[in-house]
Amino acid sequence: MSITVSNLTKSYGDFVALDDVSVTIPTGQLTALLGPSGGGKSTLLRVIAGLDSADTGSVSIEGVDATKLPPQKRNVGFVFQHYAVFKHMTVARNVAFGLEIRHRPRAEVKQRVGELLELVHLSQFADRLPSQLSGGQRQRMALARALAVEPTVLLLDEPFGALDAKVRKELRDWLRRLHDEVHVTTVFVTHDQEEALEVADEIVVINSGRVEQIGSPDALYDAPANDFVMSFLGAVTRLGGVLVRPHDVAVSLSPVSATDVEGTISRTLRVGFEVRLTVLTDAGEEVSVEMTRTSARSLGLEVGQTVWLSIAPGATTV
Ligand SMILES: Nc1ncnc2c1ncn2[C@@H]1O[C@H](COP(=O)(O)OP(=O)(O)OP(=O)(O)O)[C@@H](O)[C@H]1O
Repeated sequence: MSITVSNLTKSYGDFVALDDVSVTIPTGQLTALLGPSGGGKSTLLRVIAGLDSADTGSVSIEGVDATKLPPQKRNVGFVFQHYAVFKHMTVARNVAFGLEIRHRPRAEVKQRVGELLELVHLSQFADRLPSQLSGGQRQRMALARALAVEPTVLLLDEPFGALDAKVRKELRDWLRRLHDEVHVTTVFVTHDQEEALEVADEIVVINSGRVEQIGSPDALYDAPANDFVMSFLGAVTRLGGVLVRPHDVAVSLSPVSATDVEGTISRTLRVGFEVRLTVLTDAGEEVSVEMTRTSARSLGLEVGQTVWLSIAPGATTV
């Protein structure tokens, strides 16, 4: 096991940022730390990196107790959202930096930088200055720089956070492919559940300084441990007091079973291929329903209509 964090606690004054956190991060995998803002993700990453120390608990990296080691002795590479680049140095020199301060032979540095720039698809920009790159290209340069010294662990704190949606998506796909090529144990912080579900092998859900659940994207989505995890990983609504995903609510024009809940459509909204309904039940619940446009059309659903709702068989509920 690559990174083992045991019983970490960290407070800032009265505020508890990490509350007895224990996590094992497997070697060679891409792990997401996912959770709402202020939940403690960055604090955990900084403690793993050695940039911050915990009040109690321990961190071990590849079997070595790293709790008291300074960052430079942990063999970790990191990339943050607002990455500090050397503005006056070319892309190639930025990537070479870590190798040069370690006094590696010049020929080796040249070869390694060439390989890394190829890996991040920036070979043709080797001689540019960072200011002449796009935001996405700059983050790829940052990743190449972090990978240059062959870290055991790569730590990324919202590496794509400041970029626009389209570039984020491209970099996400790219990070996944890069990881499939180099297999370095990678931990990245995100508050974007789609990013975590799409990219990660394993997700650690963190909220209010505690680990809510650890598992694969499928496990978390299909078997959330609690309300928080279920709501954080996608849209939810309540039907008969049960938490369910809006696309798992079935709509009929007449009651199918005795447990069906009667209600009136109070709102319909079309978003692309999808139709979102709000149904006000006789019990006073406002239920959100999502269905394809085709299904909505075949039922002829309109505002004011009476419908019967049920939870689709096999649906995830909490
Ligand atoms: N140096 C500090 N002094 C006081 N409080 C801090 C300090 N650093 C972090 N905190 C607090 O600890 C909590 C956890 O912060 P952290 O940055 O780990 O959260 P996060 O989950 O990464 O959130 P975000 O996604 O917004 O970065 C926050 O409430 C924050 O205000």
